[in-house]
Amino acid sequence: MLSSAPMAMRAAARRAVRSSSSIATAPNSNRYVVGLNYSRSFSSARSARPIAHHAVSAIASQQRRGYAATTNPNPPLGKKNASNDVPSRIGLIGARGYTGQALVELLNNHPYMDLRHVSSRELAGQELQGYSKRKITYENLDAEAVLQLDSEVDCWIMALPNGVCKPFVDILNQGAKKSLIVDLSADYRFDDSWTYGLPELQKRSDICQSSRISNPGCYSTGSQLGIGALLDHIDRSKTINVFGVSGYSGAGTKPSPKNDVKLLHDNLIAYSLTGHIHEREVAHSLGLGQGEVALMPHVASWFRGIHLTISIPLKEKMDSRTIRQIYQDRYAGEKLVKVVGEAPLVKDIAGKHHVEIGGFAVDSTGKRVVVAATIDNLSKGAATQCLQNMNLALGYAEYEGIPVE
Ligand SMILES: NC(=O)C1=CN([C@@H]2O[C@H](COP(=O)(O)OP(=O)(O)OC[C@H]3O[C@@H](n4cnc5c(N)ncnc54)[C@H](OP(=O)(O)O)[C@@H]3O)[C@@H](O)[C@H]2O)C=CC1
Ligand SMILES: CC(=O)N[C@@H](CCC(=O)OP(=O)(O)O)C(=O)O
Repeated sequence: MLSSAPMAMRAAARRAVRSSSSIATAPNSNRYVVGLNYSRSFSSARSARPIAHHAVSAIASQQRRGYAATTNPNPPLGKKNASNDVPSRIGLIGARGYTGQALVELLNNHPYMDLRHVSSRELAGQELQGYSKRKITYENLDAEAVLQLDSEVDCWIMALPNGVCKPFVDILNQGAKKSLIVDLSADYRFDDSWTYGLPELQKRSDICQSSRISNPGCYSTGSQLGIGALLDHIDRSKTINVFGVSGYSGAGTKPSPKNDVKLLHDNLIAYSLTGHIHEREVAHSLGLGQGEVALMPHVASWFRGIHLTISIPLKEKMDSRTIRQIYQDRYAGEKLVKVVGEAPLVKDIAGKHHVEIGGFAVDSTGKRVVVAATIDNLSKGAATQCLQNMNLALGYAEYEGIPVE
C-alpha cells in the first residue's frame, strides 16, 4: 500500500519540481524543438558525445554535402527530473476504455503513482481488476463529484471520447486547487493555454511546469516522430503523404464499423481520407501549414499497433544513409524512439512502449524519401505517453514505470 503524504509535503514537492525544472532548452522561442535550428558543427557534436564508428562515414558524407551533424537538441531528462519521491494521488476518468485499462496496468507498476478513483458509468459499483496496490471500486463521477474529490487528488487523467471532457475541465478550472490534468482526447490539442505533451519534440521544461497537458493522438505521435527529424530538409512546396493503418483498438470500445471484428476479417477499411483531425494536428504541431501534410487513415483486423508509411519531399538531393543518420542523431538518447534500418513491422510493436522508425528509401530523383514508422496506439500513442507526461509534470524520472527495452 502507498502511504499518503500531507498536503503541505505534496505542495512542497510540486514547488521543488517547478523550481528545479530550469532544464537547458534550445535558445529560441518556438514551441517545438524539432529541426536543425540547434545543429552543431561536426567538431562540437563530437565533443558533446562519442560518435560510433559506423556513423563516421555517414557524417563524412554529410560534410561532403554540407550538412552539419546534429545532436538531440531536447534530450530526455531521465533522473534529472526526479525531484519528487512523494506518491501522487491519481483519478482516472474513463477507466473502462482501452486507454483507461492500459493506464491502470502502467499505474499499477509505477512506484509513485497511487490510483485513488476510477470512473465508469457502466462499471460503477464493481471492483477494479488489475490493480493490486489498493482496493478500488468504480464510481460514476460527474463533474461536480470530481470537484468534490479534487482536494484528495494530485492528477486527473481524462480518458474520455472527444467532446466529453469540457465540463470536467471547466469545473476544475474554477476550483482553488490546480491539480494536474492530462487529457487523452483531441479537445485541447489546439488550445494554447494547454501544453501539448510530445516530449521528444517539444520543450520538456514546458511539460514539467504545466498543469494542463494535452496528450497527442496516436497517428499524430507516430507521424510527427517520423517527420520531425527531417523538418529542415522538406520541400515545403510539396505535400508530405502519410498512409496509416491502425489496429481496431484505435476506435475505442463503442461499437462501430471501425471495430467490427467480422467486418474487418480479411479486410481493410479506409476512413476520413481527407480532413482527419490528426492531419491538422501533425501540421499544426510541426509548424507546417494546412495542406502540407495529407494523412490517409485505415483500420485493419489486428487489435493494437499502427503502421505509417510516410513520403517526404526533399528540397535537396539526399541519400538514404545520410537521412538515417539524421534520425539517429536527432533521437539520440530517446528511450521511446528507435531508429532501425528496415521498415519496422507492426506486429513487433504491439505491447511495446516505443516508436520504431526505419525504411529510409530514397527514390531515383534523390529528392523523395519514404520512411516507415510503427507505434502501439494504446502505449506511446496514448497511455505510455500520458505516463511520460505525468512523470515530467509531477517530478519523477521521465521513464519511471515505463518498461523501456
Ligand atoms: N484508442 C486509442 O488507440 C487512442 C485513443 N485516444 C483517445 O483517448 C480517449 C479514450 O479512448 P479509448 O480508451 O479508446 O475510448 P473507449 O471508448 O475505449 O473508452 C471511453 C471511456 O469513456 C467513458 N465514457 C464514454 N462516454 C462517456 C460520457 N459521455 N461521459 C463519461 N464517460 C464516458 C467510457 O466508460 P463508461 O461508458 O462506462 O462511462 C470509457 O471508460 C479518446 O478521446 C480517444 O480519442 C488517443 C490515442 C489513442
Ligand atoms: C482506428 C481509429 O478509429 N482510430 C482513431 C484514432 C484514435 C485517436 O488517437 O483519436 P484522438 O485524436 O481522438 O485521440 C481515429 O481515427 O479517430
